[in-house]
Amino acid sequence: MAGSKRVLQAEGITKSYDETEVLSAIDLELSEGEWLGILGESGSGKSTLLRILGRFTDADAGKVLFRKKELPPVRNELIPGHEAIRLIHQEFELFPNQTVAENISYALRFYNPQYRLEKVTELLEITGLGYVRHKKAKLLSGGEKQRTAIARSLAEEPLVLLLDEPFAHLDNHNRRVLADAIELLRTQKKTACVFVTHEAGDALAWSDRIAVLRNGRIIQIGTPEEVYNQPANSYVAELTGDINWLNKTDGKQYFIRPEKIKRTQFPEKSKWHGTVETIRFHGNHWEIRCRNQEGYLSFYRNRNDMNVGEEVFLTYGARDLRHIQ
Ligand SMILES: Nc1ncnc2c1ncn2[C@@H]1O[C@H](COP(=O)(O)OP(=O)(O)OP(=O)(O)O)[C@@H](O)[C@H]1O
Repeated sequence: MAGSKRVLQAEGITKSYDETEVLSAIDLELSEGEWLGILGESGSGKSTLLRILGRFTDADAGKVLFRKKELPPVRNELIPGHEAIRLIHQEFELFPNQTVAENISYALRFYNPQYRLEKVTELLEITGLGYVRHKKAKLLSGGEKQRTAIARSLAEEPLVLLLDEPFAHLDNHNRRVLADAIELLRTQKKTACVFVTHEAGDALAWSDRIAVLRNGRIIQIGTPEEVYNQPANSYVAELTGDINWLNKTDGKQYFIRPEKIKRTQFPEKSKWHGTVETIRFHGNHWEIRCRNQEGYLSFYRNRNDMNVGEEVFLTYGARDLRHIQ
């Protein structure tokens, strides 16, 4: 976010476990109110990076700065973590024998009882947890635990929230409930956030910027549109969405997203033609996969008006055909 104040910064973060480097010279910046998504496959180092940013783990090299001030090593502190930075782990760390309401209320322990009660009621409403308010945390489902942990963080109103796979464990309904709570954090509370995910859709939908992590290295940072439309390499292109590779004679690697391909009735206007091989329903669109002697091409239709074996003529805008540098 150009012009806004930097709240968190990582410089040259490097970390090894058992002599295997899991993070290599990571540089990151987070501005006030910004949402930075770390997108990477399982084992790419996402959780380790989050723990280092939240000061639960020391890096082997590099530093973390909060509002331009370098944070001391974790091992020098009695209680790990920074009071303005909240990490929500995949394991959630709730008090197992306390109820949902008590877990949330704990975050407000320094406020007066009336305010605590009102705030807890509001947060239970926001996160859709009213029906389990008196249930002990140890008896909750994974998704309920997740939302309780998020409600507790909302109560704390941290400056920086670190979320580890916030949408994991959630069904569609609860994803939406959580999405509303997150929207509130983003728009009203202006909380800055680093969240990690292996789901490209979540990274694209919730990030102001995305950092793509692969084998402990950031291989691209950019807005969701940049990362999706101008991926740095074929790995990022395939990680962020469905893709067709096209052979051209100039030796460059070209790709096109399926949603950019249109069917045409006019063979003379087509740029590719072949026969329909499979038709798959995805709820909000059909995916049509076609084949010719050069290879495959997939495109989407919003109605099911094609048949397997049918000959199709396809076209696309010249600027939708991208090449990887
Ligand atoms: N405490 C540890 N001791 C030894 N190795 C570890 C430790 N924590 C993580 N690792 C290893 O470091 C690598 C990165 O792990 P990390 O949990 O950061 O990845 P991730 O991208 O968050 O994965 P996932 O999406 O599966 O949670 C993995 O190979 C993991 O096995």
